[in-house]
Amino acid sequence: MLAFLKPYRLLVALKMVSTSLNAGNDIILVYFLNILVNAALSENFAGVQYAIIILFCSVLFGVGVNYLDTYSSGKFSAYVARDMKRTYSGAIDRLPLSYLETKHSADFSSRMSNSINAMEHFFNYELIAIFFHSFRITISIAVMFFINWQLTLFCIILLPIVALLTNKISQPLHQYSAKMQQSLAQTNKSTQDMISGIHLVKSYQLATLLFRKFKRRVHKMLAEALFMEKRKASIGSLSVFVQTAPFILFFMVGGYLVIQKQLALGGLVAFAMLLNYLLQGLGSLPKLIANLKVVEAIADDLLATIDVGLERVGGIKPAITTTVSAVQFEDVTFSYDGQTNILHSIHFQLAPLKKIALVGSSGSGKSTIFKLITAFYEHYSGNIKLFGHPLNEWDITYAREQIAVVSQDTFLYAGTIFHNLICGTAGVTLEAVVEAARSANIHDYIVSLPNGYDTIVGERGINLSGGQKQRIAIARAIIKNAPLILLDEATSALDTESEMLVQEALHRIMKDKTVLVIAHRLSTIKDADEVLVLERGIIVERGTHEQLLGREGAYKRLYEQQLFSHQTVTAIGDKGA
Ligand SMILES: Nc1ncnc2c1ncn2[C@@H]1O[C@H](COP(=O)(O)OP(=O)(O)OP(=O)(O)O)[C@@H](O)[C@H]1O
Repeated sequence: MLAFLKPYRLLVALKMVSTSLNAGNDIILVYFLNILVNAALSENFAGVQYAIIILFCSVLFGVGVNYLDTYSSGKFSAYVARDMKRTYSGAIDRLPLSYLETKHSADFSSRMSNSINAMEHFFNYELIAIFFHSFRITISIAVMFFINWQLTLFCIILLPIVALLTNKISQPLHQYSAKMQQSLAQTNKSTQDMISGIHLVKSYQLATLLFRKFKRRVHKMLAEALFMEKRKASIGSLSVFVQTAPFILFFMVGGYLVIQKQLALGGLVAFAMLLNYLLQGLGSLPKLIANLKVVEAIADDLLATIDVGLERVGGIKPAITTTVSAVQFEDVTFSYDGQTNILHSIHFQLAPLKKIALVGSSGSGKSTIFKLITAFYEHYSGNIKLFGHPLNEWDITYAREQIAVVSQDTFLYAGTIFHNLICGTAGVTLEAVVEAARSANIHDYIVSLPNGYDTIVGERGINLSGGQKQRIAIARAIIKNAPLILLDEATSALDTESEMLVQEALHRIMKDKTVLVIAHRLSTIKDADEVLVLERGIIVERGTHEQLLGREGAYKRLYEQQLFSHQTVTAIGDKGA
C-alpha cells in the first residue's frame, strides 16, 4: 500500500505537516484557555485580552490548516485510487490465459470497485488520523506532565489496560473482512452470470434456481456482516468506556488538588480538555487500527488475485517479410495441466500467402493450436516460429499485432459499431472502416440502422444476429490488416442468406493473405493449399483436399459426414424457403 503512496509523498508530507499543525493548534488553544481562566480569576484584564487575541488567531489559523489538511488527503487518496485501478487493470491484461480461464470475471470486477473504494476511503480519512491522534496524545501527555505530573500519572494508569483489550478484540476482524470480500465476489458472480446468460436463464427458466443460489450467498454475507458489526460494536462500547470512566476519577482527584492549592483552576480546566483529547484519541485509535487491519486484509485479497506470474514483457520485434514461413510448428507437444498431452508432436509449416485448413472432430486440439500461436500458453515442448523467429523470443504484444484472429465467439463491447469495428486500431479513417465493412458484407446492414455506424451495441452485442456478429469480426480483421489471419469458422447454423454473406466475406479476407483456418465449410477446405487432419491432438493425415479424398482415411470419413450434414442443412433450408 505504501508503494502506491510514494509518488505523492509531497502531498502526504503536506498532510502530515497540516495534521501536526492542527494537533499543535489544539494544544495552544488549551494552553491559552488555561491562561485566560487564571487571568480572569486574578482580575488581570490585560492577561485576559492577550489570551483572547491569541485564541482568536488560533481559531483563524485552524480554519486555514483544516482546509489544507482535508484537501491534501482528498487529493492523494483520489490519485492513489486511480493508480491502483490502473495497476490492477494493467495486471489483469498481463495475466496469463491459463490463470484467467480458471477465474470468474466477477472475481476481478468486485475487487476493482469495492476493494479499491475501501482503500481510498482509508487513505483519505483514516491513515493520517492514526498519526494525528498519536501525535496529539503525545503532546497532550507532555503538557499534562508540565501542568501536574501526579495527576498525569494517575490519568494514564488506565492506558496499558485499554491498549491490551483493544488489540485482543480487534484481532479477528482481519480474518472476517477477507471472508466478506470473498462472499461479496461470490454474490457478484451470481448476478453477473444471471445477466450475461440472460437468454439461457429465460429460456430454461433458470431464474428460480439462480435466485435461490443468490439468496443463499446474500444470507451468508449478511451473517458475516452482522458478525463484523457485532465486533465493531464491542470495540465501540469499549471506546465509550475508555472515554467516560477516567473523567469521574479525574475530577475527584483534580478537585482535591485544587482545594489543596496544588493546582490552579485554569490548570484543571486545561487538564480536562487535554484529557478529553487523550480519550478521544484512545477512543478512535482502536477503531482506526481495526480498520487498518480490515484494509490490510482487503489489500492482501486484492493483490492475491493478481499475484501470479504475469505474461513476460520485452522481446524481439522483427521486421515481417514474405520470404519466410509465417508459422512453423516443429515437434510441438502441449498439455494444459502438465499431465495429459492435448497436442502430440505437431509439425507443419504455413508458407507466405498460403492457406492451411485444420479439420478434426470436436476436442481434437484445433483451437489449442491457435492459442499457442497467439502466445496464450508458452509451456510447450518443441519449437514454434512466427515469421522465422522463435515465438518465445518475440515481444508478445508485437507478435499479437501481426495476427488477426476471427473467432467463433465474437465479443462486442458496449459502444458504437464504429468503435467495435476499429477495435483499438489507431489512425483508421471512416472511409477505411466503410470499405472494410463493405468487403465483410455488413455495410448495408449498418447503414440501414437509424444511427448507422454510431449505433450502440449491447454489452455482448445482444442485438445483432450470429451472422452479423461474424461479419463484424471479419471486418475487424480486415481493418487490422495483419499479415497472418487465424480464422475459426463458426459451426453455428446460419440461414442460407447469412451463410452466403459470411462465406463471401471470408473468401475476400482470405484472398492474398496467409491464413490458418479451422475449417467447417467445404468450400474453404477445397481451396486450402494443405489440409491437416487432427485426431486427439495428432496430425493423422495431411495433403490437399483431392489427395486426401483419394485415401480411404480419416479425412474422407469426415468429409463425407460434413457433406451429408451440409446437404441436409441445405435441403432443410431450401424446403423452408
Ligand atoms: N483451458 C483448458 N484447460 C484444460 N483443458 C482444455 C482447455 N481448453 C481446452 N482444453 C481441452 O483440450 C482439448 C482440445 O480442445 P480444443 O478446444 O483445442 O479442441 P477443438 O478441436 O478446437 O474443439 P472444437 O472444434 O469443439 O472447438 C479438449 O479435450 C479440451 O477439453
